[in-house]
Amino acid sequence: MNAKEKLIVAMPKGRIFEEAADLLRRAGVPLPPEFDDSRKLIVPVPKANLDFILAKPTDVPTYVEYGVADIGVVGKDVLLEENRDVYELLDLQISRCRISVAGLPGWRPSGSSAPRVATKYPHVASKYFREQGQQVEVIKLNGSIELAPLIGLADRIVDIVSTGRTLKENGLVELEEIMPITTRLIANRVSYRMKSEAVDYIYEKFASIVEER
Ligand SMILES: Nc1ncnc2c1ncn2[C@@H]1O[C@H](COP(=O)(O)OP(=O)(O)OP(=O)(O)O)[C@@H](O)[C@H]1O
Ligand SMILES: O=P(O)(O)OC[C@H]1O[C@H](OP(=O)(O)OP(=O)(O)O)[C@H](O)[C@@H]1O
Repeated sequence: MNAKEKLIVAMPKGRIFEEAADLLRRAGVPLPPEFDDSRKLIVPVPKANLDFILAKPTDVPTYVEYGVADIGVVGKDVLLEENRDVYELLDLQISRCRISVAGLPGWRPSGSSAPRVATKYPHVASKYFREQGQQVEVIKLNGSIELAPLIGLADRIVDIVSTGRTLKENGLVELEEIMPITTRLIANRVSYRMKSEAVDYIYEKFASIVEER
């Protein structure tokens, strides 16, 4: 894979990384073998005219909006929550999961006060319950969301469900799916116009691999 202009690509560390690196390799990007285990945060791949920056997943849309990365790879959950001004180019169809409402089985609203909802996704949760016409109090947590109903912090949670194992092992049940989630390719609005040849090139490479799957 090569293109005239150099592109900076923001890649999320963590869960999405391995599947995204696999897609890139199959798209012909000669990623160095140490790419997967390295602690380096900037990895140039001169043969492909690409520089990779390895970021916290929730920061990827920020780097792309500000143009320090031309394109990025990020979960739809993060895009919805962060609401950054970026172009969503392609559904890469990897790291499939869903955002759902969950809680203890048999829980019923008391009627007196707004139910409390714990989540890493306060914007997604607020929008969902607003659209449902339900008044709730949203409490932002940063992890181990399933703890909240077990220790009485919240009545329900809004969180990612993949295999369902975390819910099951904590005696919780999935109540409603809010939306399915996959990983997306995003682009900075200016790069999309000013580096259109390079962005198109990468888009086409990714699209052909995604279609093959
Ligand atoms: N079981 C899952 N749990 C969480 N995220 C998942 C799951 N399956 C796929 N994903 C995708 O992976 C992304 C999260 O990756 P990861 O868990 O590495 O990030 P993170 O939650 O920000 O990590 P951390 O906060 O531990 O640094 C999500 O944005 C989502 O799109
Ligand atoms: O349905 P499952 O396959 O069990 O996956 C879902 C779990 O994975 C994620 O947590 P993560 O491991 O990222 O830990 P966290 O609690 O720190 O967010 C997510 O927040 C759920 O807790």
